[in-house]
Amino acid sequence: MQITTWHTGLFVFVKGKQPRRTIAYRTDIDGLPIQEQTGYSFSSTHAGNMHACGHDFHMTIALGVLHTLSKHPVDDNVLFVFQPAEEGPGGAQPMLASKEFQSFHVDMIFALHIAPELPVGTVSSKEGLLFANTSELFIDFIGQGGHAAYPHVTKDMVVAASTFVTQMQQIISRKIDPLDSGVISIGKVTSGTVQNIIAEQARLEGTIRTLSPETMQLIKKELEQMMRGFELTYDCSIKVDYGANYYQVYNTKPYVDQFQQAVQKEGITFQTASQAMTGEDFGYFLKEIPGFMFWLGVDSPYGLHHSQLTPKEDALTVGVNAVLAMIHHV
Ligand SMILES: CC(=O)N[C@@H](CCC[C@H](N)C(=O)O)C(=O)O
Repeated sequence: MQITTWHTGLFVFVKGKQPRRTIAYRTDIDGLPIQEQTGYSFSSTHAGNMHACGHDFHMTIALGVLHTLSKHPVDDNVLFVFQPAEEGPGGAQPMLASKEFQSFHVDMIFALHIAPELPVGTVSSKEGLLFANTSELFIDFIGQGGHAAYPHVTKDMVVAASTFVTQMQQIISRKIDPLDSGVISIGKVTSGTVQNIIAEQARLEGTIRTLSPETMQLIKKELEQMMRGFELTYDCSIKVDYGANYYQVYNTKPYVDQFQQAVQKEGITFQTASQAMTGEDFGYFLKEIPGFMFWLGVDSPYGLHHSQLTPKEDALTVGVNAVLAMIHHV
């Protein structure tokens, strides 16, 4: 076994007995700025930070598979990719481009993500698009503050930004083909100082999701056009920053079919997935290397990015078995 560190990530290479190729299995390892409220005795010891998106689960499964393969290697080489920064700003792209990763000459790659809504014992995937294209979205409005009693001599950025939040949804309803789809969500709004001062600045923080890179470009173009209109209407300056962008997760067909056969032989239920507006920078690996991603049922009453996400631990064994089944079958 060969271990190579890469920034805060790791590559672990298990040499095959008679290698014809190298199969890679990727797990993300980072967490989210959420205060854990699961009540578990093994809750996060880092105040204000927890996994909340299953990356602890993903890692544990990778370690379980690694434990088995270190004792019983298969014919092919298996590379374990422990990848940082999936939640942002994105570790996949720089890790993929690294000389360390390139030196392994990976032929096929796969990964999983927990699915709180699926029962334990079920996995789910589909050929083609599984996860969306994403772009973070940060919009700054700069106007002119002043006394709340004299709005006419100010440039009120609370009014400009809040109108923008509602109006931007018309890009989805009026500019996107109804048979296509997109999401613009604002998760954070910051503005103002006290109740009787007109806010000079406002900041919107959100994300854009689309089913194609082309629709992503269209939404960004329309947003920028709307910003120029708002600059004229509200006599202000508006700046946009798209932060981290993730390429869609697009699964290669033969591998999804092979995975279905492999897991069904193990008594695991396979469900055909629908495409989802979640994002995953694993899409960058799949852009360069054939492979796929799948959902693993963990039956949690609380969803991804929730402080009480509680995946059922029985799903760990299912995850390890599903990954091993694929490695043996492919
Ligand atoms: C599986 C999952 O929840 N992934 C995240 C990826 C974040 C992408 C980026 N930071 C953004 O918000 O656009 C997701 O939110 O889907």
